[in-house]
Amino acid sequence: MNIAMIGLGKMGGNMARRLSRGGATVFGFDVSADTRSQLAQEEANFKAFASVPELIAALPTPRVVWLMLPSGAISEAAFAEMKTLLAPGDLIIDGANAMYKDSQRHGAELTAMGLKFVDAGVSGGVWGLQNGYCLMFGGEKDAAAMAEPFMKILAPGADRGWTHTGPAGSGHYTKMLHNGIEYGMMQAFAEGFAMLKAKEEFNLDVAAISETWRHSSVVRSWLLDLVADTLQQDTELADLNAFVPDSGEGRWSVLESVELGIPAPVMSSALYARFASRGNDDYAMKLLSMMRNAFGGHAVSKK
Ligand SMILES: O=C(CO)[C@H](O)[C@H](O)COP(=O)(O)O
Repeated sequence: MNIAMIGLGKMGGNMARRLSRGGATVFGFDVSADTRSQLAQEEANFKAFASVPELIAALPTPRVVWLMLPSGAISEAAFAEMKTLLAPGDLIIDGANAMYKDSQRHGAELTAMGLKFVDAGVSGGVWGLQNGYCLMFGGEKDAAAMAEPFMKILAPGADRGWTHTGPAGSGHYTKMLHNGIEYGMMQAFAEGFAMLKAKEEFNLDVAAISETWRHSSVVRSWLLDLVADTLQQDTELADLNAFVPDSGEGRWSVLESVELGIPAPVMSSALYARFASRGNDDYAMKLLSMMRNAFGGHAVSKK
């Protein structure tokens, strides 16, 4: 079983490790020569290549190529290169957190060329190597069947933690909403623990509470496990800035809710909380403060 892994970062690198430990021969490329050679030293079934054309020339046909790159321009460039290097019957799996409409487009373009395409949503983060990855993938039946043996190695078990969701685009659509749900759950934990911590009257031990909730509580979950681990180390979080980036899937979930006309107040307020964390509501809040002052003479806090 042979597979190419293009992009050996936090996700792609560990997926290459899990695939090679699971019996696949992994042909790997990353822009970082150090990353490539480290993997080649660590993994017996991993072959490193200094360029994508060299890798594709060495990969037995029909080829299976997994792209694990940032979505957007970098992934688009990789698709363009693959179109020049691959032959009919070869399969591209895109594991990026890509916009599902881009994946529908890729599916149509590649199918027209006789290539196969699978869009794979991958969850599991840095723990995936150890615990397996949760996989939701779209694509035509023959493409999905070609991808399946590799999904079974990557998943937590051959019979669980993966599903073929439907046609091209449906894997990334499913992953988008998985991450939209993730935003809401994270925001709820963050708000709840902020209020527990703020109640000076009770001087609550948030680390102990998070640990307690892990056992049989209705809100027990992996995210809560991560909260408990964090608070065990440090309840104050004084070294951190209250600044939370986002990579796209939360925004796309909210845009989709507008397109569908399905209210998604939890996902949207979780997304807006991240925007606010970057100071993006500062101007609005200053203007609001001035209006309050103008109509009621209320005090304005000045720098
Ligand atoms: O896919 C993931 C987990 O399932 C990513 O870790 C997650 O998408 C990070 O997204 P964001 O930067 O928007 O918080």
